[in-house]
Amino acid sequence: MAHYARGSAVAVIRLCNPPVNALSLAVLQALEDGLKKADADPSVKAVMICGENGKFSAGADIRGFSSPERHGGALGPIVSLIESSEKPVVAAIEGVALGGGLEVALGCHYRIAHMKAQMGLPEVTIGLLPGAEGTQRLPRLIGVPAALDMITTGKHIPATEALKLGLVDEIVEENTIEAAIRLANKVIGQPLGPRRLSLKPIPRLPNMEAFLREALVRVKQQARGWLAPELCFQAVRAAAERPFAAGVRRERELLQVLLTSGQARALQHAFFAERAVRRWAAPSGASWSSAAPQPVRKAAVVGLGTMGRGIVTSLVKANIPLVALEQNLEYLNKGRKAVMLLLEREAMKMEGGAQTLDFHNPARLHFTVDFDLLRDVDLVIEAVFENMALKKEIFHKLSKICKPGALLCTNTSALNIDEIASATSCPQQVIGTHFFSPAHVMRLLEIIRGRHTSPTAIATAMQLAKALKKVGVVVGNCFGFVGNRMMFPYVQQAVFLLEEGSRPEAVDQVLEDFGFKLGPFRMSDLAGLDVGWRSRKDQGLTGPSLPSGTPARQRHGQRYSPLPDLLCEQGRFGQKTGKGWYQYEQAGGRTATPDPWLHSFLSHYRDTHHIKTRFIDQEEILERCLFSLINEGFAILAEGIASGPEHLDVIYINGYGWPKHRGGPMFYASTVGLPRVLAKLQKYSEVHPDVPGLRPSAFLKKLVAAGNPPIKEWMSYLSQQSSKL
Ligand SMILES: CCCCCCCCCCCCC/C=C/C(=O)SCCNC(=O)CCNC(=O)[C@H](O)C(C)(C)COP(=O)(O)OP(=O)(O)OC[C@H]1O[C@@H](n2cnc3c(N)ncnc32)[C@H](O)[C@@H]1OP(=O)(O)O
Repeated sequence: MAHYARGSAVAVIRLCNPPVNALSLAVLQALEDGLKKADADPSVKAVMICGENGKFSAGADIRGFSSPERHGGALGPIVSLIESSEKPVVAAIEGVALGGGLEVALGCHYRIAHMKAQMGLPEVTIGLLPGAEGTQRLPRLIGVPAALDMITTGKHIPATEALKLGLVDEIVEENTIEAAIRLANKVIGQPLGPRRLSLKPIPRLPNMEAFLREALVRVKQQARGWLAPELCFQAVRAAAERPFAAGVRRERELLQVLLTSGQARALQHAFFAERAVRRWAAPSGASWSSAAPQPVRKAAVVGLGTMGRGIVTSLVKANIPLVALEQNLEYLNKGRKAVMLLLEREAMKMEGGAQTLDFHNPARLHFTVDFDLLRDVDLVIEAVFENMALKKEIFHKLSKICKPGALLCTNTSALNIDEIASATSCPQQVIGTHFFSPAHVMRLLEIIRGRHTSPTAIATAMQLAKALKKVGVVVGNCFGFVGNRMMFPYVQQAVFLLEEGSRPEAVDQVLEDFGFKLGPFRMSDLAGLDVGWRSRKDQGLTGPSLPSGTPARQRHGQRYSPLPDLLCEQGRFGQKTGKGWYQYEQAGGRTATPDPWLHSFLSHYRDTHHIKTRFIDQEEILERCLFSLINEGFAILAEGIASGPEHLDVIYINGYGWPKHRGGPMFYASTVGLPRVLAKLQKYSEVHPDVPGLRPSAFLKKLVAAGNPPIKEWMSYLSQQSSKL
């Protein structure tokens, strides 16, 4: 847990709790024991604290937060104990020193780090604050602006930056432990007062008050309902304005607020959910632990439209040599120009710039119209537009040209993977990779397994997600997969609410207040209304193939709203045409303004269809949109399209702007309480019997009947999952 050893005059305390030396109750106890032992031993003149296996510590054990024996509070006194030691204590930082780990290091009198080490106070990202006196010590060491930045964003900083900030005293390229012991020996006998951060005054700023005022505005703007950044700010402000002991008291008060807010639990759920989805499993028994990925030494992207360009950029950033293919020279040149622009922008953001990315080297990125150049690639990502016939034609060609074993990925947001695979002679190598736009920015990669996709193909796609620094989530094959399938009823409810009397800006406001980055109408204007229109035409829901005599507001006996189709018929495609659910300053404009034309269009529409308008309150807007999305989530789980609620949560947080501090839709449902979700769905379904999305799913009903079990147990209530995964 924490090994104590004494060599010469320096006692060594080694934190040991694999894999990241998290500070569990046992580790803290052992650390305290080690410190006391060193203090009591007259032959010990200095102490060095390090971590086992090249990692200092990733902080307090997050799993322990939900256990009955909460131990976070024990950390602050131990940090104080380190600082008050009469013998110099040196921290040897390798790997990571995060959260409570860095707070332990801040209690030490000296810090020495390996040049590849990373440091940070990421508590904010799990809904907390550095509650072991870190909000009070860090500003005293590196000043208020730098401390505020680290504490309110939770970012990890490399050792080189830590040295510049004065967070560490020295960085080394070789053996950190030996260097720390040398330093410990050197400082024996030197006065410790100036090294105790609690005694240091806060470095002054010419106008601290104005700085803090502006910083608070920035923090609030970025947080949008997420409580922790603002409370982190308040704790740092206390450091700037109060003596150390009073600041610590304030830090504790603020921590208590966070601990009881519910957001900490949600963010910790999100943290573990993101790690849980890496452990994918298929009903065949294949899983992450048994399937090995194939190496991807060279890849190809087919199609250089918006998605293809982002995917190319992502692959280049991951340092994967690449062939980028278009159907003709005109499209190729257009695509190449756009990709180069994206890459130049990305290079500017990176240390080392264009040299690091090396995208001017044709051996690393080769643009071509020649399919034959795909012969030696290990993986192809097809990213042409959503047209089944075109995709099948390309896959037929790929299966003939590519080498045996090459992984064939299709970037699609809804199309049937099995049908695409049927055009090849190697369906086991075909897999769906649903990137989100912009593909070089968005973290989510939905990985869709077809009926014949091999475990190796899944493992390789998951490995690719990791290489691209994305979160890969394996899902089954159905229309819209997980993300878009849950989105359909949500957007449908939003449009029905307009029919019944609401306005786009009212619906958006409610969902943005909930924490979404964009409400459904602003999002639809950004994505382009024509995308859904094309898909509805393909499905025969609108357009020339619609049988004459079809009722305007009904399809297949269910309620249907033609409103989005009518806007498209008017050329209102959203931002790209300057008009959609809102109006914009120009085509391509980004500032959405409520549009009087749309309001009178809606009135006219309601009159035409004799719809009685009523006032719809915020609660109904929120519940109908969110509960219908969640309801679809339960259906997806019951069908075995996803292997757990955490998969749905990860997809929504990383691909659809769901507010992370609410833990994802399924976690949110668990906090609302499943009986309430069910009762509300039943109520709305009775009023709207022709809307299947509001009819409660059988799985939701089953869980309520079983007594509303905790989210971790939900899947055990599915007796037999169908095997779509
Ligand atoms: C809900 C409220 C309850 C109230 C309880 C009261 C408590 C009071 C709290 C007081 C607060 C005191 C102040 C201190 C707070 C903290 O220190 S909070 C922790 C801060 N640290 C972090 O947030 C770091 C989180 N970890 C990471 O960012 C990464 O894991 C990593 C360290 C950078 C390593 O990344 P990578 O190499 O990609 O590996 P991973 O797969 O992410 O991790 C490997 C496994 O380790 C598990 N893990 C990581 N960190 C922790 C941790 N701090 N505690 C427990 N477990 C951790 C991770 O989950 C992985 O395991 P699996 O999930 O099994 O795969």
